[in-house]
Amino acid sequence: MFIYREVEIRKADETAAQNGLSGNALMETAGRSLFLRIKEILNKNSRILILSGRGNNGGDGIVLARYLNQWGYKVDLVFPFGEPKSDSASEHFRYYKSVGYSWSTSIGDGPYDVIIDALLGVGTRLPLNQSYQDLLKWCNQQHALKIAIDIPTGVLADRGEADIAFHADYTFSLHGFKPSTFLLPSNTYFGQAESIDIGLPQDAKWKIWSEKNVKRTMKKRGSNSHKGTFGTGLLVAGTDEMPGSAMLAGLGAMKIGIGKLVIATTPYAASIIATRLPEATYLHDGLNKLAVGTFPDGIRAMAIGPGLTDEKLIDQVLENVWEKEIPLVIDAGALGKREFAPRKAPIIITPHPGEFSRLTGLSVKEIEANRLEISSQFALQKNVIVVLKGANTVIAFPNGTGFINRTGNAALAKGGSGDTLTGMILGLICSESDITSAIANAVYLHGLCADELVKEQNERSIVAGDITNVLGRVMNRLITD
Ligand SMILES: NC(=O)C1=CN([C@@H]2O[C@H](COP(=O)(O)OP(=O)(O)OC[C@H]3O[C@@H](n4cnc5c(N)ncnc54)[C@H](OP(=O)(O)O)[C@@H]3O)[C@@H](O)[C@H]2O)[C@@H](O)CC1
Ligand SMILES: Nc1ncnc2c1ncn2[C@@H]1O[C@H](COP(=O)(O)OP(=O)(O)O)[C@@H](O)[C@H]1O
Ligand SMILES: [K+]
Repeated sequence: MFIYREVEIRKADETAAQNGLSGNALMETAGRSLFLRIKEILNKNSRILILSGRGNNGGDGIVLARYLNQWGYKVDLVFPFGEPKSDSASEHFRYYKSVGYSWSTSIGDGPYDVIIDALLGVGTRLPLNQSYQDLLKWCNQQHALKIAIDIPTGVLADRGEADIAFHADYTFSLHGFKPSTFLLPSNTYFGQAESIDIGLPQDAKWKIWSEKNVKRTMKKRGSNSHKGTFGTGLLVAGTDEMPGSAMLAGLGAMKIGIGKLVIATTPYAASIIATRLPEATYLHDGLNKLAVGTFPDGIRAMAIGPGLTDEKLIDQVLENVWEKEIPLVIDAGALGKREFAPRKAPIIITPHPGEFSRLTGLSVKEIEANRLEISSQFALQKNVIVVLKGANTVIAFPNGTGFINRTGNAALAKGGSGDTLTGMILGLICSESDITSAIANAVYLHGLCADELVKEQNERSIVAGDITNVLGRVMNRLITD
């Protein structure tokens, strides 16, 4: 499942045209594919209103209207802002009329059971003028099933800003998702978002990390494997005041399959954690020791930050480990503003939007409206892997590619769930060979555990410690060969 920005969609259209697939043919395919999907949720007796704009989004509405007419549905095709003006839409409109189907420039007497928004698509520019806003307000007041083509009118394709917008129950996006499907506040207008294949080759820098990807990249362990096979991780976390952060991260790392785990923490925190996590070993006064240059042998990957507050010591530790050729996960207390000097091994940062706001100097609102692009730019500029947390967590790589994760729910909106994720990422980058899929799988599984938990208990009652309780069950379903 791919995600396309406006320029990439225009490029796909251009490439299609160069390969003999005209805009007209593409619109035919789009309209037909939409019809085949939409008829699954329509009732034959429903009164359907299709609102078509003057561009190609409106053209998709025209082709859809033709198929619905042909199959005997009761459909009103309306052009509230005038007849089509794009070439392909105009051509399809001429053909539509030549078949003898009806159309209008004003909405008939309702009530309609279904309203299909084919007003504006990726060509949208905001703000909308008053007549668009009035029409969308009217649509949103109707007790009808609301379906948007490509994107709901009133949102942009690439960014999260929204005007008064069509409040869709379903949005069927052509060729692939548009970024605004995953951004705020636009995200709230899409309803159930689905991608509709229109027969073009898929080629985008961004995609959704799916169950299929997890199954392909996570395999059963070899029968001859031993603890050394899955590596030793160093977790620098936890203080006397926040021992739980180290415990939760430690559970994340161990329950996802790390070979061995060393937790650098305070003696008091260690004494508490050891009762629940006797499998780990401990570096007492770990932060102080690492700051003066002590470093345990045989470490394959390191994570630092959960429950830490002493910025001076953290900076010293980071300076000491910067030259070590092991992947480094930087989270929470270790996520102060820093320069990220070039480093041979990967750096993974795991900010929530508040932390990312401090790192970038941008407001949380700006970040949420453009979380793909901003994390991608940051990854590129600083040569780090960004895991920008929150609903629709973004994983951005320095080469400009990235994933969106769709698992997880509001049960995770609780202290400690980020610590668990940091541990899970440490666990997988230590025990799996491909760091790209290791990070994406950790994020996917973290969210999936929350999705599993809400099947049994209310999201309010779920705590971070519950996540790793179901991790084994969830992985059993996904890792089959
Ligand atoms: N490969 C694919 O995925 C395929 C995609 N396809 C479809 O094409 C769609 C993109 O079509 P598109 O480029 O014609 O743009 P679209 O969104 O219809 O709008 C442009 C029109 O809207 C107008 N307009 C803009 N903002 C406005 C405002 N605020 N207020 C008022 N007017 C405003 C603008 O007017 P202008 O500013 O130019 O005067 C222009 O006339 C895409 O979303 C998908 O549905 C398929 O057909 C086949 C393959
Ligand atoms: N509404 C939500 N939907 C999906 N995931 C969520 C939601 N809220 C929080 N999460 C996830 O929970 C975790 C919270 O991390 P963070 O904010 O760092 O919390 P903590 O304070 O526990 O460290 C992240 O992985 C985030 O993606
Ligand atoms: K639309």
